[in-house]
Amino acid sequence: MTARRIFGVETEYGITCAAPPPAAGAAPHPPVSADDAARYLFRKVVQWGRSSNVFLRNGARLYLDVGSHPEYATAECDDVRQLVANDRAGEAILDRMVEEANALLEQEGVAGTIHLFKNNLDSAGNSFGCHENYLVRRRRDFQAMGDALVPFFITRQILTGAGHLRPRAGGGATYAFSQRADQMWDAMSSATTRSRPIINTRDEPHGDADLYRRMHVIVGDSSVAETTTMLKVGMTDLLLGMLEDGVRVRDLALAEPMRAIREISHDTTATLPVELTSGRRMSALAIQEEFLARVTGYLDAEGLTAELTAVQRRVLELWERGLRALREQDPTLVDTELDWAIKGRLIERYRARHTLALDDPRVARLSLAYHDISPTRGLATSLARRGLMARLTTDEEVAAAVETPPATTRARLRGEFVARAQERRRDVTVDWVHLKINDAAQRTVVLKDPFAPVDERVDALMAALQR
Ligand SMILES: Nc1ncnc2c1ncn2[C@@H]1O[C@H](COP(=O)(O)OP(=O)(O)OP(=O)(O)O)[C@@H](O)[C@H]1O
Ligand SMILES: [Mg+2]
Repeated sequence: MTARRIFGVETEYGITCAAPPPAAGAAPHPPVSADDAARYLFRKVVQWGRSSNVFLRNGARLYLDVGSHPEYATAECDDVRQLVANDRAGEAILDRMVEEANALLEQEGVAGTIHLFKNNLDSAGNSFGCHENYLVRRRRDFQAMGDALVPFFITRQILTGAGHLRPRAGGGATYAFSQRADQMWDAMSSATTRSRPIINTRDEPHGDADLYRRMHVIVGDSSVAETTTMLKVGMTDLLLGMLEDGVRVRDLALAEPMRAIREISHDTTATLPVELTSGRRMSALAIQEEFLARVTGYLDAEGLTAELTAVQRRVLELWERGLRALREQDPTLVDTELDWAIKGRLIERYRARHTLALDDPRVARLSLAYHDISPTRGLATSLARRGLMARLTTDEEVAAAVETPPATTRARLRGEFVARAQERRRDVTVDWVHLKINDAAQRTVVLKDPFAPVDERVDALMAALQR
């Protein structure tokens, strides 16, 4: 069997508060800033959690960082489908908060509707992220894995980019693969937000540091379609499995990664060549075809193909079909599964119906509505209902992930601890590795193994909460 792995996805959301048009002859409504909107959004959380940085009973972390972008970090998952359900649970939780905040605005007589967007750029051009976390085993040389990972992450956007309406210098607009590509600076770095590394090597494993590393990937676009999240995480997981097994991919390193990431995003044919350190020139499409061939070749050679899970098979099939769609220039092959193609189709249909240029503000509004998480104001729910956006999970799975933590990882212990503390109204402090009761005894349990869903020490801690 391919090795078990821990995954988590952190998503920062864009927030706006749109004012309705003023009544005839009346002055415009005073604007509500993104900061104020975020404060409305978190008012209830701060009331019960006494902080805008909390862990929830489903094991996830919800917080408001500087820059007023609400962030939801899923609990540790050990399966891609479970991860997608937990990521969608984050949207559901935030959507409920949006509805409550909008009700508050109305009660207080403030004109405006809060919207949250699962995208990566706000109207001022500020970028915010969607970070993927992968547990990797420490026994291998991590920097050597970077030779493979950097070209992989830079070219992956031709499949998993969210689609970006990009203003062109001098007027007009073009469609690009990724919202995030233009914002990335260094290929691999331990610096944080000032320069935007593709893989953040800050060594913070949230687990036993002798055994594990947490690979923190900050280059991806946020994904709306569940199948795009599935592919993004699933293909990375399969590649990591091969690299952890010691297989090296040295011959695909890019000569100028940061230039390549932009050029690849802007070329929606995916066929323009970029330069490799070997002097060879290859297109993003050819590089991805090579990665897919190496991964499937490895799985076959190791006899692992027959043991792949249903989702892993679906990942490999979509990876292949996504590349074929580009090779044949036929986006209809993936236009219910990959964000750039789903959104591209939506935009093209709308433009044709109303004869609009790509830089028309109505097209920009449609494009933004694709990312609005509201099931009523956003487009994803109705696209899915009409069969225009595929699903991986069911509504029941997502609803369950709102209430309960993943049952197979450390998250279960955290979620149950948080739930019990809330029921008993006890003061506790929690993070990814610690569970602590804030009383005279200050009992704390350190959870170093993210794979372990049961722990006797936590049973004792839970019993202490009952008293
Ligand atoms: N050992 C682990 N391996 C992989 N992922 C993990 C591990 N432990 C926790 N995670 C996941 O990592 C993510 C951490 O989210 P969090 O937002 O706290 O990230 P951070 O990088 O530590 O902090 P910040 O966003 O404040 O910089 C979560 O999605 C969580 O499920
Ligand atoms: Mg985070």
